[in-house]
Amino acid sequence: MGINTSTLFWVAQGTPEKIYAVQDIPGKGRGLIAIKDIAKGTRVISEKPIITMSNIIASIQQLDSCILDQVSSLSKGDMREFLSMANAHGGTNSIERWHGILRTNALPMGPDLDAGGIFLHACRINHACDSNAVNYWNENLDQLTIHAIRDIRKGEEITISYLAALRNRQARQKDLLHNFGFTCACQLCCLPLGESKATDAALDRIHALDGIIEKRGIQGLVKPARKMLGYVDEQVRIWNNTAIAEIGLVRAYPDAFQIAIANGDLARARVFAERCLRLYEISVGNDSPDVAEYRGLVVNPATHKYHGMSMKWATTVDEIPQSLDTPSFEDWLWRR
Ligand SMILES: C[S@@+](CC[C@H](N)C(=O)[O-])C[C@H]1O[C@@H](n2cnc3c(N)ncnc32)[C@H](O)[C@@H]1O
Repeated sequence: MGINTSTLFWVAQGTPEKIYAVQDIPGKGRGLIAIKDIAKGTRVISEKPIITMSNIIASIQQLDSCILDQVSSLSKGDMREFLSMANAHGGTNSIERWHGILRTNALPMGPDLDAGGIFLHACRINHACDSNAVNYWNENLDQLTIHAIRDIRKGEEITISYLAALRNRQARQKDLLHNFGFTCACQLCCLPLGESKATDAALDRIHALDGIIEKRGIQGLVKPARKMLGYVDEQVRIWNNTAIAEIGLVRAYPDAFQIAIANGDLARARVFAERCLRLYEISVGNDSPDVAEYRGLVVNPATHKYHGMSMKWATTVDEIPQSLDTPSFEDWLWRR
């Protein structure tokens, strides 16, 4: 393509220094490498899409004409970058190949994440099941952001997860091969057999609990509330025993908040909201709608729409215990 990719450096918007480079990575095509130590919580990328595709498209004809319109309107430079992106789905003509590039690279965006976008920088990020960064559509900025969720050392690859949920190894490998055409060799996928079995059992249990929580829906927040809080407690304890807790806790704590607030328990809701806030500040940033929401909920959890569905656990925010040691505080928090 005429570009020496190993010397192509990007600077995150609003970040004063270069923190990553796009490089060829053996066996993966191109990818992003940290060229400085990157601290957990750092915004690595913030960018607008060059192509946007709605997931709700009426017909193949409409899809084709949408792809054709957008790809043919790209600048020469953007077109060159787009055509050099990975395509795990092949195609026998231009439209099919462009469609393949979109399916391989598009990242979720839009108010309800009901669209996919092509981003010049973010779409170069390779997958790892134990990823060290996360992608997020920031509605306030109208941009996609990538945040480091762990400290990333200089020279380390920056990775995100392409998977909707972290299932066991076999399920992950099947999904990645089918949708993205590669076999993952991340640290989680390459664990020795014994450790891999233990991790799979933990992920299977988390997945099974997710299924129960989802099935009960909103009514499950109040009945059987105690059981539901117990399920989330179990998920959090499992995540905290893994090296990838950041990935799971950001899903589990909002569930715990909802159960507490739906039952009128303002004390526990505030503690859960504080934990959600800390996790979101790291993974999506201070300027995100999620951080703004949890900031408000920490101050006044009762503003949440589920407050008062039941008042059977009614407490005030002043009832948060102040002098318990950590294990006793956790016992109180989770109503063990
Ligand atoms: C969104 S693109 C990522 C950037 C891509 N490597 C490139 O060169 O433009 C997704 C594609 O990258 C490759 N890829 C991503 N993660 C990988 C991994 N962990 N191992 C091997 N290939 C990977 C696969 O070809 C996949 O279809």
